Amino acid sequence: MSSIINYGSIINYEWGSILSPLSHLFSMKFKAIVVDIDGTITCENRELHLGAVKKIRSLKVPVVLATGNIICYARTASKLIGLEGAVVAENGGAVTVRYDLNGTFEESLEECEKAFSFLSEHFQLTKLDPFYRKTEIALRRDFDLEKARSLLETQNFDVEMVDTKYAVHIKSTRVNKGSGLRKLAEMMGLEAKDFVAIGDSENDVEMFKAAGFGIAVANGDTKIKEAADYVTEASFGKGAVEAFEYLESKGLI
Ligand SMILES: O=C(O)COP(=O)(O)O
Ligand SMILES: [Mg+2]
Repeated sequence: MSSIINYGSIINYEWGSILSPLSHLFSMKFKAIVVDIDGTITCENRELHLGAVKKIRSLKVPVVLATGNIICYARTASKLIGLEGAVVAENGGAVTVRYDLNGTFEESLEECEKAFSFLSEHFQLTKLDPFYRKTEIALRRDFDLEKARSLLETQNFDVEMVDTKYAVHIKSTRVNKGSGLRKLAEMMGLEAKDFVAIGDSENDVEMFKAAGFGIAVANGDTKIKEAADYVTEASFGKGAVEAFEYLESKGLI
């Protein structure tokens, strides 16, 4: 009898030691979600994906938006989705935590303007929303990006160019969606690691690195898929719905 009990306890002990690292993973819960806008909760034609919106409204954890787009775009999207106004905009340059509070803006436009003037000597460039964009420069995607990147490397600007598939951004190397998420998380009394990040392109990579878990939608570019912990089978807004359902089914939120 006692040998059976002993045997059982050995098995339990062994299972316990085998399972403990895994059970730690399975019991891990994230406190919030940060989701990219364009290419992630939109349809292929860039309309807001209503299935993704409906799913976001049903979630039990706070959802914040992170975009390369301008702050008024992000806050309006947040309002219309039914969220609280916590957003990272301009690829981390602009952050707001609530509608009734002013945003914080990085002092990073000047360096971007210098790089823009330099690149304008070589390309015909068109700025997007320059009146509203306060911390970086977004350009229409109608010039040779690789050539522009190599030209920029010959100079000493602390800027880089990211392609979101909707615009090319000239942004400070200090600023990205990861730094923006850290700032926003602090304003919310959380840490960036408490967040799951969902996104579709290279401007989301730093946000994936800062967050606790990263999910790329199937239409994502190679860089974001490489940085992801999980890649959905579906694309665009349908992929975002799949990502939220995956998190729920695994007990991660
Ligand atoms: O404004 C863009 O370039 C795209 O923004 P996104 O980060 O929401 O995909
Ligand atoms: Mg995107």
